[in-house]
Amino acid sequence: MDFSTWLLNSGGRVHPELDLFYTLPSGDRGVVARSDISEGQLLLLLPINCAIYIPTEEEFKRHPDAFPDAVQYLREAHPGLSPFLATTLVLMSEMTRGSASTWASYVAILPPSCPDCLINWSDEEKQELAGTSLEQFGPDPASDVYRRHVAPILAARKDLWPGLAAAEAAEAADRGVDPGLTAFLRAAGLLQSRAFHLEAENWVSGAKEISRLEDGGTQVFLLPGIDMINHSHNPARRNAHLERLNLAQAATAKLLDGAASAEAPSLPAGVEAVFVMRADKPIKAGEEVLHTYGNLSDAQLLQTYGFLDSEDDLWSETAAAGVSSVLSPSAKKRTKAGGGGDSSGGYRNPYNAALVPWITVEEVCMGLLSSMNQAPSSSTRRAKQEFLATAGVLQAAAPESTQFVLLAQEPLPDEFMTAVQVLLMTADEFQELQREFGDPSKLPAGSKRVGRGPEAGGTSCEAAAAAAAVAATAAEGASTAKLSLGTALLEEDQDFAEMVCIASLQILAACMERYPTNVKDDVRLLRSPDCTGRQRLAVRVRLGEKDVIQLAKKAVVELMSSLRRGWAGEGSRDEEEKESDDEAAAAEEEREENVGRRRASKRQRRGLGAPPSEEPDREEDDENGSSADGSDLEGSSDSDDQAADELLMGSDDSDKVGYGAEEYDDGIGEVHDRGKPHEAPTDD
Ligand SMILES: C[S@@+](CC[C@H](N)C(=O)[O-])C[C@H]1O[C@@H](n2cnc3c(N)ncnc32)[C@H](O)[C@@H]1O
Repeated sequence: MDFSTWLLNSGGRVHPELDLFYTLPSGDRGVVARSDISEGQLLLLLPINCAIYIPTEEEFKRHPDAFPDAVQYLREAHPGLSPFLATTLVLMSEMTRGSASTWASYVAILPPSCPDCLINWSDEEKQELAGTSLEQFGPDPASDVYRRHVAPILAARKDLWPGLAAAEAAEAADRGVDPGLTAFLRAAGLLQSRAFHLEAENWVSGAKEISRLEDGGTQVFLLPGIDMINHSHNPARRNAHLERLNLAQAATAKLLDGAASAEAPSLPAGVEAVFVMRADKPIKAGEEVLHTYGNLSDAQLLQTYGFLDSEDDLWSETAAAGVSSVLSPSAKKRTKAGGGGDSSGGYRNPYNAALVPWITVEEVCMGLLSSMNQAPSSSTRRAKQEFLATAGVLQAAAPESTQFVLLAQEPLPDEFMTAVQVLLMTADEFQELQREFGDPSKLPAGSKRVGRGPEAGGTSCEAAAAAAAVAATAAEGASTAKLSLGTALLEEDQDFAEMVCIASLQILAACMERYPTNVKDDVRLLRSPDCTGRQRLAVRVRLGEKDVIQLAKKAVVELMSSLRRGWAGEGSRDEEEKESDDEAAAAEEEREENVGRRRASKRQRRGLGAPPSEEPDREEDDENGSSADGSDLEGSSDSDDQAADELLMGSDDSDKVGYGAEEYDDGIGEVHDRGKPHEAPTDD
């Protein structure tokens, strides 16, 4: 039975003017309209019984016979499996049942694999990803997962994966290939690149496993037909969205009208929900139906789906949509001149991210303190790490494995700046901070705690405490609270601010060094016609990460400049106040003296000696971008940075490139757990 007939017979519906398997000029398949389709029209309707997924416990209890045997077995015998792995095994089961499978018509239209998914990259190809967040350590994670988790399950119930035994007998012996592994890699790649609402299960790159079946973790759905629709990063090109509706909702939306006709048989008994893809806007004849897989970085797109957004699209379409952020100044010039679709780069994915390991942050800060003869004791180091973990800045389970996530849209995250500040605090200041905050994990989620402000004559830590907000973690109702020091401490203490900025730049420089190529090399490669295929994908990923690091460097320099402007402004404001109000002037003088005394004593505690002479030095610093101790606070003066600027940097109006997340529309979701410290890899 062909796919469309199977879908119809199972209660599904496809718009009659849609070609689900159109061959695009790229050679890939996509869904294309044969004639005009108006806004709001139903494109595809898929009853949930057509989906391949692991039901929740309640769903399973209500309809135990509605699911394949593999589902029942995995739920009962392997509740510790993650939803991703369990669903992969169910897909494998259907793939190995041949024509006996309910999904045989679906299996027949699946591609042989996800061609550029990392699973299919050779070790040599993966070398190109060295230094990136996709770098893989140790044994190949996919075959490792197979060996440890999958092979024993397949061996225990050969009847649930019937084709494998035959394949083993037929070909394995002489070729030395394990058909189970081959089938697993294919199923995992397909699930990864086609499933919906699949949150990060980075076993491919060795990161965390997020949930287990028994915990009722995130459900993973393979939605036949709906999974033929390709992704577009460009909101202007997207024209469809997906919803999951219960039957009452679907009936209210008149989506089930005619479902009992001869062409569209009624839904099978027991079906409680449908997945519905509708047109968001009018779709013209010949136009491709597109939606979004989520707001994903280049690394996430490559890891999960094996592709990156088309460079041509980013050049011509964003320009057409008036979005300039992804175009470099040079690209903009070319676009204005009618250049457009040159594929030499010049893009920025606004969701790109770069990882900064806690270990690097700590090492650099300790190095800086040591160079000032201020190296803290090992007990203070330990205490700071523990404190940051309790305060939600480092991950609780394995603080030392934390990776801070810098985003193109937020290159200096709070957690990172808070960690640097805590590490560079003197022991006294740290103790004061601890006292002020007590045990942050005990604070109720969502609360904000504000301490005494600097105007109350507090010390620098009190100033920090005044500004420190204890922000709830993203998840509503989460019980952990997060410490965020903000910039209050930096605003009050110039020397400390300079230390923090210098350390931050050194950390970012260390992160740049982990890539075997520099920005110039990458730019040169991208401009070369020989850089194609997987190498090009890898170069784009690493250049995208470096771009984020450059943005972070610029943000540090901007922070320092704005702090300096603040300090300079403070002085002139004080002058005016003095003129207009003698009493205020006296008070101000006293405050200045206090601040001066505190700064002097802090300088001594920091081992910095006498303060630098005021204005002349500062002006000089501003001009040449160097800090008082000679460190480079511009952070972007080298030629690599210039090359990156040329190719990568545009004005940062990237908020105009939003992807509008939709429910059931976010593909693999948060691979980087953005905005939060990266969880440690787990081993089972
Ligand atoms: C859910 S499937 C979409 C259907 C797929 N094109 C097919 O022929 O079966 C996702 C895969 O389609 C391809 N794809 C989707 N959107 C793409 C895009 N914007 N550019 C390039 N490839 C894309 C990638 O290979 C991705 O792994």
